[in-house]
Formats: sequence, C-alpha cells, structure tokens
Amino acid sequence: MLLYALVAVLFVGFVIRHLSLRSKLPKGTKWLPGPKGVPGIGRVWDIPRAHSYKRFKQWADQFGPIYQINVFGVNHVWVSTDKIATDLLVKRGAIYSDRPPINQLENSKTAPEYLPLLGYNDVWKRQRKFVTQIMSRSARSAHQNLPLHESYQFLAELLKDPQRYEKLMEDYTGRVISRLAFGDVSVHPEVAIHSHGLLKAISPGAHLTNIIPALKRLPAFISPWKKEERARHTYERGFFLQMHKLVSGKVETGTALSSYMKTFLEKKDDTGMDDMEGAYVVGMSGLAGVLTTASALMTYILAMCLYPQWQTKLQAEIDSVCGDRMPEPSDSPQMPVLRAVIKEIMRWRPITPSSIPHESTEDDIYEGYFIPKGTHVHPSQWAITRDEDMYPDPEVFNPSRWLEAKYPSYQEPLTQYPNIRNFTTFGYGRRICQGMDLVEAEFFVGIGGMAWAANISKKRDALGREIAVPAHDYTSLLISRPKPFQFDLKPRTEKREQQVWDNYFAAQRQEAMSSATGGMMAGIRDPGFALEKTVFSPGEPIAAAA
Ligand code: HEM
Repeated sequence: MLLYALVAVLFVGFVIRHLSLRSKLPKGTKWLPGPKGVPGIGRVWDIPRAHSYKRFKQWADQFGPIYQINVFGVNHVWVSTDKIATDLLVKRGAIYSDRPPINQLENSKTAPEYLPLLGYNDVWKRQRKFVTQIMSRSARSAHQNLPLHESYQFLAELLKDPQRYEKLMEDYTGRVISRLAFGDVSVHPEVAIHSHGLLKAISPGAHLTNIIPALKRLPAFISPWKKEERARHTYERGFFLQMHKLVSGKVETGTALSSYMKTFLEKKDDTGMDDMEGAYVVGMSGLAGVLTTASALMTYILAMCLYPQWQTKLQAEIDSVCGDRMPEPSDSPQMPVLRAVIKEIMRWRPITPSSIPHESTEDDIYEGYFIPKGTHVHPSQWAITRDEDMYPDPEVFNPSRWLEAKYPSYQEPLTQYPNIRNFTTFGYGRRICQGMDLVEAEFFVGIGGMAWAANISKKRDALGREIAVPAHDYTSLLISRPKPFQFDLKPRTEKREQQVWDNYFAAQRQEAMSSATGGMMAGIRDPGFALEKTVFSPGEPIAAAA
C-alpha cells in the first residue's frame, strides 16, 4: 500500500515537472525534435536496457543530429556529430560542464570522492587541478616507461594462456595504474575488484535506480540498491584509506616510491584537500585506468579475427621499422599503421558507447532551439563514430580512413596523425578525459606488442571449420567490452616466442636490481606472480644473468 502511494505521488511529481518544463519556451525559439512520450515518464518503455545507444542512434537517423527526449521528467539531448558536440560542450563549456547525478551513489555531484562524476563545482575544480598536475608530471617522468615494462609480462602470459585474455589485459592495465597511483604493483587485483564494483554502480543498465531517479527516495530498509551501494562503498573506502596509510608510512621511513599518492602527501597543503579526499582522488585515478584501457585491447583481438588483412599490414610495418625487436614509444612517428589501427579500434567499438553525459547549468538557445537548464547532454559516441559524412561505411573496421587522403578523417603529417588525443571517445571540453597520454602509451606497446609477438585468427573446430566470431556482441555496462569469444593466438615464430620470454626475464632482472639499489622500480615485483615458461625452461635467463 505504502509503495503504491509512493509511486502515485512520484508520478504526479513527474507530470508537474514535465508540464512546467514545456511551458517555459522563450519567444522566437522552438523545441528540438524528438520522439514523443507520455507526460511524466516520456518514452521510457522504448529504451532497451541493453545497448540503448543503438536505439538513440536510430532516433538520430529519424530526428537529426540533435534531438531531445524526456525520461521521467528529465530533458535529455542526444548529439550525433562531432561539430555539434564541440559547439555545445567545448565552445559553450562554461554552461555545459556539469554532470547529472548518479542516483545509485549518495551525492555523486558534491561528495569529494569520484572526480569524473562530480558536478561543476569547487570540489571538481581542485580535484581536476591536482590530477592535471600529477598526470603531466608522470607523463614527463620515467613513469612513461611503465607500460613498456608491464607489457613484457602481459605478452609472456598471453602467449602462455591466451584464453585468459580478459584477465591478463586487466592485469596489465591494473599493474601500470597501481604502480602510478600507489607505487605498489601488488595491489592491482584489488584495484580491479573496485573498478568492477564502481562500474556496476554507475551503469544505467545495471541498477533500476539509475533509470528511475525517484527510486533513490525510497527509505533504505526497502531499497536493495541502497544496501548494495553502502556495502560497496564501505569496502572501497577501506581500501583507499589503507593505501593512504601504507604510502604515508613509507613516506615517513623514506621508502615510498614515486606515486600519485606520494605526491599528494607531499603537496597536501597546496591541494586544499584533506586526507580522505586525497585518498579518493588518487584511488579514483586508479579505478579509471583499468577497465577502459583493457576493453580496447580485447577489441584488438576481435578486429584481427574479423579483418586479418590488417594484422598482416601491421606486422609488415613493425618488421620494417623495428626489425626484430618489439615496438617502443619512440618508434611512434614511423608507425602510422599501428596508430591507425589503435584509433580505428576506438572508433569502431567505442569504449563508452553511450557516452558520459554533461548537464547544462543555464538555459541556452542553439540554432533557434531552446535547451533548458538542467538538460542532460549526451555526446553519443556510438552515433558520432558512425557519422557517415566523416566515416564512410562506418561498420567496417578500416584503418585506411586515417591513412589515405581520400577519406574525410585523414590528417597530415603521418608522423603525427592519426593519434588518439582529443578523439571523441575521450569526451569533450572541460570534462575531457585526463588519462589520454597514459592510454596512448599503453595501447602503443600493448597492441604493438601483440602484433609483434603473435598471430591471431579465428579458431577452428575439430573438422577444421572456422568458429564464427560475432562482430558486435558487447556487454551493456557503461564501459563496454566484447563478450568472451573463441580465437587462436600463436607466437609468430619460435624465435619471437623466445624473445618474448627474454624480454620478460630481463624486466624481472631489472626489477630485482632496482629493488636492491632502491631505484624507481624498487619493490615493484609482484609477489603474487609466478609465471612459468612452457617451452623454454623456467628461470634459465635469470640464472644466466646472475
Ligand atoms: C581508453 C581508455 C579511456 C577512455 C575511452 C576514457 C574515456 C573517458 C570519457 C569519455 C570521459 C568523460 C569525458 C567527458 O565528460 O566529456 C573520461 C573522463 C575521465 N577520465 Fe578517462 N578514459 C580512459 C582512460 C582513462 C585513464 C587511464 C585515466 C586515468 C588514469 C582516466 C581518467 C579520467 C578522469 C580523471 C576523468 C574525469 C574528468 C572530469 O570529469 O573532469 N581515463 N574518460
């Protein structure tokens, strides 16, 4: 009975909100086109929980590159070209940089916790400033070698056990970010656990609260969502605090490795943040860096199964530029094909296809259309990367579109372009992703390394027939990835396999030596990692070096 009364009150609330929104159209302006709905709930029944971005793209095809839709009393604007997204979110960034609330979380806009989810307020400003500083410091420092260092272990593990690719990719990106954030590689499994927890909490498709905002007002004792969120949050908070304590202890004894947390502790007075906020902003950087980057590595395998000609072209470039060795970041200007494959992966299968919405803080008029304050603006990555004027035959994985002048997306010089910086899939304006430099380095050696080391192809069944690989069977959380599929991954040659292992053992030796001298890699050995070589006898290169 209580529940029915609540639902009735909420419904009336929606209708009133809907009608008051409709009545405020300024003179001489019009509403954006869009699918019509029922007062109060809008068009909610027509939005699927899985892959809703495909429905939003269909509506873009019908109503144009900018349209609006009401969902539970909130005005949503969907943008499907890079130009309109830039006009609104970059050029008018002063009024389009707020975030909508995430209803599953408590106070996501104001609590000094998750930087990407904060409103456009002073908490966001100080956190963003701090992250800009640590990211640019770390990009300039020796930390940029970490992806290369970690890629050696990643490739060795992948050759040994390719079907564990999802876990191995998360391990790779998790190790890099755990070293950067905490100077401690051993915590990467826990960083991954918290990344999955937060991803589920903020994904529209995972919790009804994120679709029906009013459910947030249900008292805790009848809300399973609140119970789940409190448990998740307490667990995560404990981890961030534990990392803060651990690094503080090491700073005091002079044994802390360089890390975002160490920088925070040293510069705390300048940051305007207290310990809890500092622990969160560092921890959040860690969580942002695991699942996003790993998703694109998974798409690389899928793309190579479906478009093997690009593996051949990529390997030809690698062999001609690098000879026998693995690609390294300094090879980048000579490797446009590798950069084009990376960029095409991000275009073909955007990692956050539904996009991360901005919220407007003032009424606005765009080309005669009225966009009221409080509108949730979605720069639809799925649609923008399928804009046929910019990307002809958008469903085809075609890195040539970045390499040949006949394509609209082509840019010169090829020593510099294509690159992924500021690409639509990293968002827009004042809220653009802060991890782009790191991601670029991780992709270059992670994807370049896979192409250098291994041949990927469709798997064959016992009768020698190829097992089909679905071109788009992706998960439906905010960060999307291909659902597990079967493939074959084999070393390109025996010699290459040997080199993968040699690189791996050399990296281990470097860590051991660095550890002994207290250098940058000191203490970064992963205590949980015990990789055994399958083809060559384990430990051989280490013994040879000793
Ligand atoms: C391929 C990997 C990644 C993708 C596709 C990605 C994508 C995005 C997107 C779409 C946004 C929202 C932008 C907007 O609102 O307009 C964002 C924000 C953010 N990203 Fe990334 N990201 C990636 C990796 C990373 C990494 C590795 C880090 C850090 C180590 C990171 C840190 C952040 C932060 C801190 C924000 C919040 C910025 C703000 O709200 O002011 N991201 N990212």
